[in-house]
Amino acid sequence: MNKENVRLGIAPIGWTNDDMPELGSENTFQQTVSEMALAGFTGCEVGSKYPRDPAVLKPMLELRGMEICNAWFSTFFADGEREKTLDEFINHMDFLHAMGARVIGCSEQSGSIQGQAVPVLGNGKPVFSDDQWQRVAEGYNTLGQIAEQKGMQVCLHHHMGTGIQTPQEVDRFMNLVDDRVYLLYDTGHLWYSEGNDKVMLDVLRRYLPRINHVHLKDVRPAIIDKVRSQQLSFLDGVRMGTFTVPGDGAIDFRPVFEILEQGGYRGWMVVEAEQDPALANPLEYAIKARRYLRETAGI
Ligand SMILES: O=C1C[C@@H](O)[C@H](O)[C@@H](O)C1=O
Ligand SMILES: [Co+2]
Repeated sequence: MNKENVRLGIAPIGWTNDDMPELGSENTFQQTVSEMALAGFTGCEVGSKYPRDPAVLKPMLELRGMEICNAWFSTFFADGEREKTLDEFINHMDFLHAMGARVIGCSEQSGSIQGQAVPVLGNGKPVFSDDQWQRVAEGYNTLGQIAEQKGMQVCLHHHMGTGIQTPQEVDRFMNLVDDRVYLLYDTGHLWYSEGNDKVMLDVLRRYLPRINHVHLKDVRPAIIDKVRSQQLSFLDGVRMGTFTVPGDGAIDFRPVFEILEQGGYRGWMVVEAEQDPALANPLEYAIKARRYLRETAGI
């Protein structure tokens, strides 16, 4: 891939998992960002241990040659929490803007089971009604407009256990929203949902011009099989090792990089591989991911 077009980041969730803060509770903010830089990354997303004051956070990142490229934001439009979501979004956007980020990755969390003790591969995930889809689309179109006024872009993170998980749900969402709303493409979540590289690549091809942020997550299918057969939750699976860094699991990332390159993708690619840091040392796995990107994507 062309190094001029792509920046490489990594998510702090490999050091401390904010969905299960006991995983990696021993890893401090400074250790986390130092190790990210040591592994060769120049950007990261935001974790709960990060100072939230840009005047404090910025210099600490600059010392390490790092910057913020995005931070997760939960929306609740289908549930009807429009005003609260918009208010919180503006604070979040202002923080990211002050940090120099230009992308705001959002996830529609109405009814989400991603943090609940519910089988993630069962029937418990939300399925939106027509009215809920309309509320989600209207909400995201509004977020897109607000972000645009600030010179920023909103994207939707499709996610296991949410109302926008499958390729069909991604299609429905993308067809309902206007072109100020983008897609955050996460390899691991699509593979997990569909169980193969093909569908994951089809979604990438279909929405390439509308993808403005990429999460690189690899998967361990043997663990996903256990999650299915033992009816485990999303977080049970994460603890057991559903995800790992690119190059360490089953996904062949070469076509992902080729499609992004041929489509002229410009933006961040963020290694995001939450697993138990006691089993997968975060620095070791960050270095492994960085090496794989150099060898496979030439970046
Ligand atoms: O982007 C993400 C943020 C996490 O909190 C989430 O659970 C993870 O799986 C993900 O893709
Ligand atoms: Co992700």
